[in-house]
Amino acid sequence: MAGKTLFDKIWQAHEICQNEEGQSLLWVDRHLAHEGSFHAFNKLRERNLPVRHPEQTIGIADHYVPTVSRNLIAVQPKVRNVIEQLVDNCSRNGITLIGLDDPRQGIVHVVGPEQGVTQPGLLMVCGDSHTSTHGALGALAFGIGASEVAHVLATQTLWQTKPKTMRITINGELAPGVTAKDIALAWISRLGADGARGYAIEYSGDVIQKLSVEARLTLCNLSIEGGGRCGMIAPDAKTIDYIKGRPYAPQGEDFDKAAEYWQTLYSDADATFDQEIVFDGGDIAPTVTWGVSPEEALPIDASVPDPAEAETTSKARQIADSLEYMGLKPGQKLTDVEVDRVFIGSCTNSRIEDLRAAAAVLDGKKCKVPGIVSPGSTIVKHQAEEEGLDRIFLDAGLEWRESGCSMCVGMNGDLVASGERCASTTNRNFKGRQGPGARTHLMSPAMVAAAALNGRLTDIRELQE
Ligand SMILES: CC(C)[C@H](C(=O)O)[C@@H](O)C(=O)O
Ligand code: SF4
Repeated sequence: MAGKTLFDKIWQAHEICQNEEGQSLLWVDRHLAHEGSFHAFNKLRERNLPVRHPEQTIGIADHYVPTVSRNLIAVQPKVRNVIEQLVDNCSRNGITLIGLDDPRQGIVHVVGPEQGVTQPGLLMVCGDSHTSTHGALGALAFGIGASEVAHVLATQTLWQTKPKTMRITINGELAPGVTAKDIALAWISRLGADGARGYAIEYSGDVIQKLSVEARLTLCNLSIEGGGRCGMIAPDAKTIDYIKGRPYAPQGEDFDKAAEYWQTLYSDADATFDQEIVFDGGDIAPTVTWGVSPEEALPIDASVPDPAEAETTSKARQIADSLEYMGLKPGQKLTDVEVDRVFIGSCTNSRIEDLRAAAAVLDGKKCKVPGIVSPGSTIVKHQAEEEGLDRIFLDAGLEWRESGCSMCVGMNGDLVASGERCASTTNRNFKGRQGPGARTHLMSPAMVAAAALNGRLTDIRELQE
């Protein structure tokens, strides 16, 4: 019998049956719900259906929460209403809520791993595309749409077509200044934003093994930006250590038993993937986006592309369109691009290691441009404060905010002004993502900090020499 991939092992363990079209009915271990879940709860209410397993859902307020203070009185009624609907839907249905004032509050994809909700071998869903993040701990985790969320709430199961599998192997070693964010932007720019469309991705190789758990979360978070259905990394000793002792983790003997099972979750040596991609980690440079899709990314020492040099006319048109929106000139050096502000936050890069990396660059220095730092969770915020990182950010001239999605998507009103350019640790640089007319450049936390200091996109390696 042929070997199984990590993905196959978890899929098979959750498959209840198949229908005639070949779709599988899957058991959902854990469901995370943010404010956007109101559509699904409304659907249930319309049909008078109860939540089948309320203990397997956790509500977390993140997308709309204010970050200046926790005072809901001060926020727009529309925003307040969406948060209150989450509170109401959770309390009516007996669902645990990690609300605005909860000490565990934070971005759903930061809180899951932090609380030990995310574990190897689990099937996890959330009505949010970046649910791929949780695969970093060896879970099968993917985003679902509103009607699927309603199906999960009503049945704790989900119909899915089995995706094809892709392994992205990164061998060798990363050069100084290169992070998980750069790995992600590099593979997405090489394969394209559609490059992994519909595939379940597994990341492997020496570079991945050496990444910290937090860096793995960053990498898996961005899987969706390359089209991946999910991104996974086989659990190892680092994963098991990370989970041990967290509130939702199994305790005592149960933990040992779980850890024994977790160690069986890897792709067998003779397992085959529908696609294999191999990169050398040493070929990856600190990377920034110049356009309006995460695939429009280049090494920081490169220049803005010239539509005249594009391979096809449609590509030329696409580049010209991106440059126009971004207010950039063909051939302009990326390091000459001036920024108006910075944002450090989002489920991609707002964990403690991210904040430490940014603070290390800013320590004792002053930023040329303003910006916001929004920690990924309230726990990360407190830890950062204990380490004095908040002082470093404040002394450098940045704002130290509460935790939430904040300027990643601006649903709470944290917006980049039209025409302004923002160096951002987030995951999407789509037109208008951080506000109508806003221009976003994606990069790692250290690179954002460097851009803040110089008021322009900056090669982090210059500062590290
Ligand atoms: C609002 C939410 C559904 C959305 C998502 O699905 O990812 C958001 O988190 C995003 O990052 O664009
Ligand atoms: S931080 Fe950004 S990407 Fe992450 S869940 Fe919130 S809006 Fe989506």
